[in-house]
Amino acid sequence: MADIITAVAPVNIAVIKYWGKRDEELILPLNDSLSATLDTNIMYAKTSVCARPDFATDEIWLNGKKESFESERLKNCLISIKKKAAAEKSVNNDFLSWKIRVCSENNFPTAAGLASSAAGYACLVTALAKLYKVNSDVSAIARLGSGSACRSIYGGFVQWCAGVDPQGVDSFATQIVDSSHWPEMRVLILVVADHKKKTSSTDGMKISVQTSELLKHRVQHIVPKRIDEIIDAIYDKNFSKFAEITMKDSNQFHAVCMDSYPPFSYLTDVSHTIIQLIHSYNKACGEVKVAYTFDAGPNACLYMLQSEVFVVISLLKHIFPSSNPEFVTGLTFIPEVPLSTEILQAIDIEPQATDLIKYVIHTKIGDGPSILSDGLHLLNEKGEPINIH
Ligand SMILES: Nc1ncnc2c1ncn2[C@@H]1O[C@H](COP(=O)(O)OP(=O)(O)OP(=O)(O)O)[C@@H](O)[C@H]1O
Ligand SMILES: C[C@@](O)(CCOP(=O)(O)OP(=O)(O)O)CC(=O)O
Repeated sequence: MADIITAVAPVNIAVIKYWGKRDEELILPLNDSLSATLDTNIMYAKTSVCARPDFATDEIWLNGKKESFESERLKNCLISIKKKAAAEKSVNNDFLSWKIRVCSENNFPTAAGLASSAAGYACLVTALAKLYKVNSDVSAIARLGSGSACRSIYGGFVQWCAGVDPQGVDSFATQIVDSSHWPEMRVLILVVADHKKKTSSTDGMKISVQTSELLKHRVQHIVPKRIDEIIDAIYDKNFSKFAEITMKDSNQFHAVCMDSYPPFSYLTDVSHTIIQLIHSYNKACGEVKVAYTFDAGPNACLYMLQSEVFVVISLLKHIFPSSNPEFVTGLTFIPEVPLSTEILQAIDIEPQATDLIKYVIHTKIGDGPSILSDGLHLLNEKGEPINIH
């Protein structure tokens, strides 16, 4: 019987975006980035791994479908963990030579700009590290799967330092504060579209590095200052400062996409209406109460404090009517908060067509990956995947 290891890992949403690599193969970024890790009780990747002497090849199943193991990124993660295990002499050479099976699933849409690659590779690397008894930091190995994955190795607010070393020895993630530091912080993910996007992050950032002058300016003159300022805002729990930097950085990242040649855009009309709505709401409140940020897709991620959640949900339901009885997930009780005529007049945005926002995920800041001890594996005792389509 093979030892099966199962890990769960979180999604992270950047407030200072990683966009552009200084080394494509080693996945080394041009600039530092900073993100919040989200609660795995709501959104997670789950991965089971096992190694056996009778497996003929390395195999992987993702979301119930067999995928090829011939991806360089996948192979690099496995090779790097095995190298660490060999260096640390944590397992014997026979075990290192056995082939492995990996079965993984995300409980949210894959490749739709919801950071599935970040959660997925953080999960894979965590499970492999446990399998091969590697105890040292594995964020730099998760980085080899997908850059943003290195930040999902820690909970709370996390910084990925770009580093300067050509081999990337100084390019890994560190925790700024843990998940308990700012307990009032909440996140609403507005799922606008959950289909696979046209330009992947990897391809999009390559075009930006080759052609965007704005990206050069951003990397040299904007991001270093923003990183310092947002870390201060997080330490001080200064929401309006945190929110302003977050929105400006999202806007600049999307401006870089438009400054690339040929240009590409991840935002849709619905995304732009959400941006307008948040600015109008903040203005009507006389204070910055909500921040938006968009990754490489049209879905919005809204940061706000707990006290704001129910009124923002009421506002979203009013402006974006929905026929979905489960429009908001992640909350058991949602009181109807009446929106005052003053607020609605000040916002001055007409209700939109029905179902432009498919659903909303309510979540909060959470911890890093964990190993499951409950035995709910995705591989059976023979190392065969459970639940394949
Ligand atoms: N659970 C997982 N295990 C292993 N690999 C995964 C997992 N989930 C996603 N991936 C890999 O990540 C790819 C999707 O990455 P992509 O960057 O296109 O989308 P995304 O991560 O959802 O969006 P973004 O990074 O722009 O927010 C998948 O095609 C797959 O190769
Ligand atoms: C917009 C982003 O989400 C880009 C994420 O890019 P990826 O980490 O998916 O790219 P690769 O390193 O090529 O795999 C911003 C961010 O998460 O910082």
